[in-house]
Amino acid sequence: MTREKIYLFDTTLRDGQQTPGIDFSVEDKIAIATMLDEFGLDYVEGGYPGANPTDTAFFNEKRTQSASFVAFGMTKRAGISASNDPGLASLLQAKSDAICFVAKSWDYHVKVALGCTNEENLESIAESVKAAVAVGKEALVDCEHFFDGYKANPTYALTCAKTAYDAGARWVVLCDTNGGTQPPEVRAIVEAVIACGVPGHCLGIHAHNDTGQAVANSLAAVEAGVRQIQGTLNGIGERCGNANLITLIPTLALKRAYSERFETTIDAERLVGLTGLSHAFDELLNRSPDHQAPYVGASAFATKAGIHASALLKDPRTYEHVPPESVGNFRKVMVSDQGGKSNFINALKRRGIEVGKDDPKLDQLIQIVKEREATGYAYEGADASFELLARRTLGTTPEFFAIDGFRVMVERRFDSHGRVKIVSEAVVKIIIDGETIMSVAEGDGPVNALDLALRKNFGKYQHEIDDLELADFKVRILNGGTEAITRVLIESTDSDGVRWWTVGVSENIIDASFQALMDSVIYKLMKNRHMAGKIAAE
Ligand SMILES: CC(=O)SCCNC(=O)CCNC(=O)[C@H](O)C(C)(C)COP(=O)(O)OP(=O)(O)OC[C@H]1O[C@@H](n2cnc3c(N)ncnc32)[C@H](O)[C@@H]1OP(=O)(O)O
Ligand SMILES: CC(=O)C(=O)O
Repeated sequence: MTREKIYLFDTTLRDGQQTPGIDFSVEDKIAIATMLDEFGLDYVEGGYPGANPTDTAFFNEKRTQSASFVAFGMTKRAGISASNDPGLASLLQAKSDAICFVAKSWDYHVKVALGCTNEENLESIAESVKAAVAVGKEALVDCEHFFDGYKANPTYALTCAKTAYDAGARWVVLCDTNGGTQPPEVRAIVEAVIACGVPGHCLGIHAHNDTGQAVANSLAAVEAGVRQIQGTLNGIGERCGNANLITLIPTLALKRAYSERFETTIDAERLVGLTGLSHAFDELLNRSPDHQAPYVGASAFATKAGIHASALLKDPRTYEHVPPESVGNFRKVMVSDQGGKSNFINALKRRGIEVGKDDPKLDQLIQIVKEREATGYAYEGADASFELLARRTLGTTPEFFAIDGFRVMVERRFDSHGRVKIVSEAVVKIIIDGETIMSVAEGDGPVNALDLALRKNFGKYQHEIDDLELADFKVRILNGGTEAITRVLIESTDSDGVRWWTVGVSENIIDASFQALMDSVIYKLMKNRHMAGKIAAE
């Protein structure tokens, strides 16, 4: 039986940006768009060009290779033509493949929020869609408040959807903007839209999670006929968030109720990257992953109940609804250290490191990773440190240099005008081929000074690290109080455009930063020698 495709539309960079406390920089957006694109989503909505300098800059270039890159914005304003609307002009000029227009579909909103007539709103929808199509872009229309609008005035809500479709929109997306609609209502209203002449293969669902039903509403809409789901990574989004793609994707792939009828771009092989994607995104947000997140949480396949553990060891299916490896997660059975071998073997294989399942060094590596993670390391978000640790444990990593020590000093001084100046100075001593090299540097802060000193004079390796740049630096305090442990994650890049993450953990933030900096330099030297950083083709 042929399966119908469900298109996956990510709005992390647009609706996710509306999450209280989340504010992406252009660099964050580029990193997230790349993650989504590589993972294999159909659409990546990048934001609202013209609304703010970050989004405008982000749309100066197309940011995806295979996913359709989508600009978001409102329909043209009433009372002016499409060609005279500056907001619409920004959307048409953005380097995107598609435009997703937000359109009013509740007559009450047309009256109160827009202050125009119902007919003017319909004209805005049609003219905006036609303008997008005329410049060769795919048009999508997010019908804002569609379900509430339908309940208040079904004829007008349906007319809005039909107007968008008739004007040439590839997708008409039904939005539960206030997030209060329940699954049976979604089902019935989607059926009504299809009956009015917008086919299911042109319909999408955009659900908010205000009653905890965003995933259920998205699935109800699919059952009723829609073929595009909009959602976000880890369910971020305005108020209580959006439909969580990290939950929806494995549900569509692994649950027979859906997998027998539908398919998405995320096949079994890509699905293994789900947990890594979810956790890498949390790292980027500098927040702890939700342990109880479905499929990807650290507790999603963990048990400490003796009865469960005993049955799991006989057959994991006794207490698991899907195999954890299928989503890149680990089984955690507290009485066994066997869990997760396959994940390690896969992760290592992807980096060109072959290791047998019975190799004692593999057990040793798993043990080290588990022990280190218990003390605060997080390797999901620090791919380069994981690879270095694996190579050190399983094989040989060249001893490029040794560290003799470092010292960092922060001083509050007054300049000649009596102004306060905070000066950070670092001294680093490294040993290369038996010779000690001492470097001193001043920086904007202690970590900057340490980084500058470390990379100031690397002897015979200096020319190899000249193009190494620190792209990002994140600090997390792992437990409160004076005994706090600090985790530092550093993102590095070089002139090849490759990016890698390293991690350091210590009671002292400077020491944690130093560990992460060291790993970054060693990884770069290994990468230069084609001894690290080679990801096998998927
Ligand atoms: C449901 C959703 O999530 S929709 C997405 C919401 N996201 C955002 O709003 C984030 C980005 N937005 C912004 O930065 C700003 O609102 C901007 C730049 C787009 C517009 O800023 P401003 O021009 O200053 O307008 P402001 O934000 O005060 O109000 C929105 C205006 O858009 C109009 N509008 C709202 N929706 C639509 C629509 N679908 N079609 C046409 N006009 C619309 C409103 O009537 C209002 O017009 P008014 O200024 O004449 O009263
Ligand atoms: C468009 C959108 O984000 C909403 O209606 O919720």
